[in-house]
Amino acid sequence: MAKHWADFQYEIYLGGMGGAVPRLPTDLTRLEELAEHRLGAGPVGYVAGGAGDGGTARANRAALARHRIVPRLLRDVGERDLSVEVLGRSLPAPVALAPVGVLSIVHPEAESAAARAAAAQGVPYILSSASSTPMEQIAEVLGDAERWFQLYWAKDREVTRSFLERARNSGYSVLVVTLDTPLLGWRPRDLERAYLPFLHGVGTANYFSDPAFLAGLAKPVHEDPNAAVLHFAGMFGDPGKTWPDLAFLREHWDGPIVLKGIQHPDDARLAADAGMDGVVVSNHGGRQVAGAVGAADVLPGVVRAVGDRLAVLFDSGVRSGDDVFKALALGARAVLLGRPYVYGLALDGQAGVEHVIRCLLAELDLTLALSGHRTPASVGRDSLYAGDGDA
Ligand SMILES: Cc1cc2nc3c(=O)[nH]c(=O)nc-3n(C[C@H](O)[C@H](O)[C@H](O)COP(=O)(O)O)c2cc1C
Ligand SMILES: CC(C)CC(=O)C(=O)O
Repeated sequence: MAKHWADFQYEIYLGGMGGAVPRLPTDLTRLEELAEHRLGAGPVGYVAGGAGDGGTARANRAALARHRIVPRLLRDVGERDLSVEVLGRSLPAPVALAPVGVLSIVHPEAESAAARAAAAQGVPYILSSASSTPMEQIAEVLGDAERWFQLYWAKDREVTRSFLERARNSGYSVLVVTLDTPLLGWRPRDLERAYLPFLHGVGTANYFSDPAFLAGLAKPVHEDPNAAVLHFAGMFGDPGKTWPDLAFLREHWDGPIVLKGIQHPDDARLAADAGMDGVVVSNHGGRQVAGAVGAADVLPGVVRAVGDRLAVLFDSGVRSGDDVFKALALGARAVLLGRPYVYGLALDGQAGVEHVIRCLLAELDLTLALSGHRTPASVGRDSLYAGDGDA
């Protein structure tokens, strides 16, 4: 019998009868406000902020909110199974933790605490290239759990080659290549405070421990840290890359490769033609292009274009179990959870991240059951209101 994530609600109620109330909210949209009181203005602005006036991040929420679920009844939902097959692996639920760099700005245990939480709950953890902790250390923390690595595709080919080799040697199996950040987006909240984590030495751990990166510096990092940070800022992304360059990654990575940041069906087709295994439909949580379309609005087009060739994952704006349900209904195989787990980490370390994962999956389990579904696979476009008065 598969685990019923919904049972978490009775743990909370029974804990309440014993006098223990949940330490964090169970409505994950409330976490940001709490984190705001806990974190300094710089870190909270960096995490919560978006490109331009924040309109793309709002469009992400609106694109999901516009869809409404149409529940079905009397369909025997007593035994449910949230597990899904993604990229040749079986996941206990259609959710993974999105790659988020620089986590030491919100909690001293940073990626280690987030990785421990993901491993404890069995959901994949995607380690960012821009983590505060080197990838080898997080690989040890993850142990037998799924190890996925997110690559910022550096300008310097040797650094990319070295990152891939280190990731492979430390047991990462899935490579997630983020394509929407060859340059940092225009982020007024950070610009107004002149706040950028890298300038505080955060997010460079993988680079400052990399022989190929260090070979490009005129002086060792400790002798001229500012020059090292500037070198990092100038090379972590590469706006000069084009589709044929993907052949280099395919050649140097044996396992599945997933391209993150895809928003156009033609780009999804190019990904499939280049021998990729999956895409993440994402606009980086509205942090890159101001004025962009809500990510959920472009999901169905990408699924139509490549759903039969690639695993289509989704992120940007997911805050609840019903948001996950809607992404599944629009054709995603699984979703990545972003900011909510960062706020959970900020507020209560590993326990906070576990709380966020368990709330999200309990709510998803209940949304499935109460809408008449036993598995993610049974959810489809007909689970959403079509807008014509007929469900
Ligand atoms: C503080 C922060 C740092 C991030 N760092 C990375 C990163 O290093 N690599 C990456 O691919 N995406 C990064 N992202 C984007 C997330 O992977 C994900 O696409 C985004 O958070 C989804 O939007 P949401 O948080 O609104 O749901 C970051 C997002 C945030 C909020
Ligand atoms: C630019 C990165 C290194 C971090 C990131 O992806 C982000 O802040 O959105």
